[in-house]
Amino acid sequence: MSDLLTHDEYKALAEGLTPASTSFVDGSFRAAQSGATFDSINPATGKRLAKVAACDAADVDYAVEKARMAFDDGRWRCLHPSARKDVLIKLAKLIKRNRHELAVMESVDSGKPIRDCATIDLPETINTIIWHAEAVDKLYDQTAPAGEDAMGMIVREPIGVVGAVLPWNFPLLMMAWKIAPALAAGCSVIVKPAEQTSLTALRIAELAMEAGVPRGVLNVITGDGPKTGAPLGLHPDVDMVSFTGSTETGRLFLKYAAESNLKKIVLECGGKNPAIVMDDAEDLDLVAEHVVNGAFWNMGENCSATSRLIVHEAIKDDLMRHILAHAKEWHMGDPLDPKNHLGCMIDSEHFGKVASYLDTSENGNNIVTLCGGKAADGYVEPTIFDQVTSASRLAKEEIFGPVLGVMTVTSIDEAIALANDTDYGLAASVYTTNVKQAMRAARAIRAGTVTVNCYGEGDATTPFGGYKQSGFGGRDNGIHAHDQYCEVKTIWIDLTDRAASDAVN
Ligand SMILES: NC(=O)C1=CN([C@@H]2O[C@H](COP(=O)(O)OP(=O)(O)OC[C@H]3O[C@@H](n4cnc5c(N)ncnc54)[C@H](O)[C@@H]3O)[C@@H](O)[C@H]2O)C=CC1
Ligand code: BAL
Repeated sequence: MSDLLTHDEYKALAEGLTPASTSFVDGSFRAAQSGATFDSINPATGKRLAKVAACDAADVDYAVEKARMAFDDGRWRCLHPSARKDVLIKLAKLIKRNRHELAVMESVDSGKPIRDCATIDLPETINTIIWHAEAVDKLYDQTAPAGEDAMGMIVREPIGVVGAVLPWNFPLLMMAWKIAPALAAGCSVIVKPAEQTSLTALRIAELAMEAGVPRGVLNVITGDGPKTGAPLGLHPDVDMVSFTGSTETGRLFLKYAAESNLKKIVLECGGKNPAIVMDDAEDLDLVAEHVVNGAFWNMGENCSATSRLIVHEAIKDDLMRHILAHAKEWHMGDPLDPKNHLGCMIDSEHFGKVASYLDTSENGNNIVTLCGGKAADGYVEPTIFDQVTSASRLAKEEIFGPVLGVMTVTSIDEAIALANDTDYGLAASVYTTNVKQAMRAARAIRAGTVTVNCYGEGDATTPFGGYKQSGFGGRDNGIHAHDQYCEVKTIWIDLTDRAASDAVN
């Protein structure tokens, strides 16, 4: 049964929103110490949703102090894992109970279509929290191979105070990807949402308190990158930062760690993801549907968006006919109207960046626009360019908009070489009915996720992250994510029977 409400119901919910707008630290909402604020804008209407606290280094210091206190006194990390599980399951239930409000808040804050917020972002956020909660009381540590006279234990311990620096494209879901494993492991967390999308993070922190997460364990500090994100990255008492965003900013976090306390850094950065369709692929209509979804879902504001179609020349015309038919089904407009598949770009700066890729004079001489190609008032038409060459910026740069570039090949080796001809390595898909060819491609493509005859990122059970400049230091999701919020400790115990060995001597 669909969980969608009507357009009018969503509009009424949006009118009634009263979002929190200050940081949330140690269980309380707090204005920035400087009193500074910035506007949170609904990108679809240009209207201000809230004046949000612009936190700076003083606010970061306060949040870290409180998070450290909560970690050190053990109010969360020393609970039995099943007790942490119960609280996190309660949080998931509260999110579910408040899902319509959260979906609307997410949509108006980001321009994302409500149909995705309600049917993908919210359910996936809830699933992620439940999955990590359910996992945590089923994990065993290890003992090392040892003789009778010693025991070696290899135990996981929560890493400590974690900074979670979030992007604006999936504000709720990326928050869940970070906080669910970190909280399940027993860490204290300071979330720094993207400045464009602070509102749902603050609501989740409030619901977490209601669920029983002790104060100081989940904190949210709002503000921009340089004033709020940088002091968090540079703070000597933060043990780890888990970041999702641009490769450029990810690089800065490695620098912050080197300049401060060598905190652990996990980065999930950009992508330039290929879909390879070979001449033996079956059901080209279904393949076309996947390619269109992969390219245009979330307006292409997705690190794993399909942005390069690498197609065998023998089936290209047929596939493109199906692709163009599916592309027509993607309606663009008011994000709160559940009929619409595409909302608007996150802000005017990003709109300008994406629109610049539609300028065909910039993209090489032979480029052909197969559909779309126009941008106005914050909205970018779903666009497909043919005859893209590997030297073109369309083939090289992460666009983060609904723009797909098509390249033609005559063999799987050529396709694999093109797929790997990028600084990124996040996701890829391969469509072929030849198992050997599929497996060879899946192994040869240097990407964190390769899907065969399907597309997507997987779910809470499987690790997600990138090779090359798409990632660093770890993975979101799956039990790998839990492990990365833990230190591994070795404990040796001497079991020698001294009395017996003295007697022998
Ligand atoms: N991998 C992904 O999922 C994402 C990739 N991007 C890519 O990045 C491009 C630019 O988008 P932005 O919003 O500017 O991404 P960004 O990487 O600058 O922002 C992500 C987070 O980092 C923080 N941040 C920014 N500058 C910082 C600094 N100097 N120190 C510490 N923290 C800082 C931001 O406040 C935000 O919370 C997009 O066009 C897209 O290509 C953007 C968002 C998500
Ligand atoms: N697709 C989820 C990860 C991201 O785009 O940020």
